Amino acid sequence: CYPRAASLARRLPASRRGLCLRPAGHSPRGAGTGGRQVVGRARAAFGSGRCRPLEFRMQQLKNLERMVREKEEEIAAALRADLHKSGHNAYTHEILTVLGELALVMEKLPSWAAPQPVKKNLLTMRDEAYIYPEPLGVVLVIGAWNYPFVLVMQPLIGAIAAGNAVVVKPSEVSEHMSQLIADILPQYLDQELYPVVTGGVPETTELLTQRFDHILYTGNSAVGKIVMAAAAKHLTPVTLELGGKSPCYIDKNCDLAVACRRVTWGKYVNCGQTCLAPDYVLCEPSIQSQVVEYIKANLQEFYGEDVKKSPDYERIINKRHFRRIVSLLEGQKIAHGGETDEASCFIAPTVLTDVSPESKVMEEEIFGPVLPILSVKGVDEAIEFINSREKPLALYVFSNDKKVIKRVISETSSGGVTVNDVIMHFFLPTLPFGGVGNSGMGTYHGKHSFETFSHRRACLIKDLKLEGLNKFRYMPNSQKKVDWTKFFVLKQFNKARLGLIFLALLGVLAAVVIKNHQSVLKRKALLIVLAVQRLGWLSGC
Ligand SMILES: NC(=O)c1ccc[n+]([C@@H]2O[C@H](COP(=O)([O-])OP(=O)(O)OC[C@H]3O[C@@H](n4cnc5c(N)ncnc54)[C@H](O)[C@@H]3O)[C@@H](O)[C@H]2O)c1
Ligand SMILES: CC(C)=CCC/C(C)=C/CC/C(C)=C/C=O
Repeated sequence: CYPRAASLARRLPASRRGLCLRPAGHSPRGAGTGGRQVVGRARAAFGSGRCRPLEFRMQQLKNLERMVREKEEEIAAALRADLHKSGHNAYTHEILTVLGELALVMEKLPSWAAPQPVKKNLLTMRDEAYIYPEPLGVVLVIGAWNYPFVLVMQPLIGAIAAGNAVVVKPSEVSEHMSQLIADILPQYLDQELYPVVTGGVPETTELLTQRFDHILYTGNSAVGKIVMAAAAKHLTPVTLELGGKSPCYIDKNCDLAVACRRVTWGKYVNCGQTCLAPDYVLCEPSIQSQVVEYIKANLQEFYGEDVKKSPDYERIINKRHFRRIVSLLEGQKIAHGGETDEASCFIAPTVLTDVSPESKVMEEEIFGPVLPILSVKGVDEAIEFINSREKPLALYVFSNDKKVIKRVISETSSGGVTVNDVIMHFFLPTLPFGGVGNSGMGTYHGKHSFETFSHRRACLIKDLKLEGLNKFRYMPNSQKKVDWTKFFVLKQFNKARLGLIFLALLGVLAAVVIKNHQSVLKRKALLIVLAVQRLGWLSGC
């Protein structure tokens, strides 16, 4: 939409402009051109076992880090061409997020990937029991256009870390970034394990007919349903990172100046095209005009007198979205902004007041620089309003009153919450990032990504000794055996009992040493100890 992006696109050779369902780095005459071949090749590469060792995963992540650092300028150029993003914004909004995730994952991966011992019970106290995180297989990552680098790279990092092969499908809507990813990823990563597929709906549709072991999709809820239906045919689990209308309640008991500054940032960053942007504000009528005045002042401070000239203000991704957002302004009371320019996909930061809950702008996610303010009588009505709609991806509440905060959190539901700020929960990787209900399912970021792309395999390692202890579970059954089973199954560890067991085990050890491997005696000693314990348990000690 942005003229410079269009001219850049025109300058691309036809082969690079065209959409293609083949892995980047492979000739179309190579092993195949369809989704089946791409996935088949990735599956064969996964089957070779080479992406399982930790050293391999770490090396690929290091290569990815090198790619981000070496291709910083190209990444920024693609973001400028797709979204009119400034170099500074490209760095802080996208490149830094990816570098931060890479640094965290590379530091923590050895501990995440290690087998995790688990608590044992009486039945298994002699055994080894642990959870072994293993890769799922071939994963599909489908990205969205609004943060086109982060939304592909962040899931990719988690999927590589977990040891998977990954088919990467960037959004065709951010065409420059899509092509850049297809060009540079194969220069740094194993080409068979991590193919990039470019293309639009037909290519994604074909890709979705293939069997994957997990799909992480980012985008709108309507397509989320298509992805989930396609995945269901193969019983493929999905993570759906969707959107929705994230509400922002501003309580009158709060520092309005600070609250509005934070809301202004989160609403208009990336020209409102942020999944976590506060979609609308709920507040009491008595503070509405103050909210508007503060937002106006902040906009002037952030973007200057003429926002069109600000290097930090992005543009709407394309004419389709431009027209969609402009249509939401019809019949609304514009308290600020409202200027538009279709040729450059410019929509000024806009504030709407006294918005009706039934209006069009309140029907769908805005995903643009338009902020409706709706009146509520107080926190009760705000909660009621939020609960009358689909569960959002994020929820924001600004208040000095801890009771108000507690009520909003406990009486509503959303993917995530940030209190007295917006968006920032996205940047704490220890928090799982994802939606709930209509805003999605599953989570990622940091260790949560690793877990999403891993199977937590239950491992119990026994030996073939002390078979006599298993008598109670073999047929023929009897009341005595039932009692023993009851004892083994229902018995819970507590500190006192643990002490008793420890003493008993010491006794067994002593018996073993004394009788020097007389296995019959050893078994009897253990049975005596267990019987003593059982007596203790039955008597409640
Ligand atoms: N939860 C999150 O992390 C997150 C992040 C960014 C965006 N979003 C949400 O995404 C939405 C905006 O993204 P979008 O949907 O416009 O992105 P989009 O148009 O880029 O679509 C996303 C992907 O889906 C594919 N796709 C589109 N139609 C398809 C179809 N019919 N069948 C199969 N695949 C298809 C596209 O090729 C693309 O790769 C907003 O709702 C936003 O809130 C969510
Ligand atoms: C914290 C700083 C300096 C910048 C944040 C930029 C930002 C709003 C990123 C959004 C992340 C993201 C992928 C949102 C999804 O749509």
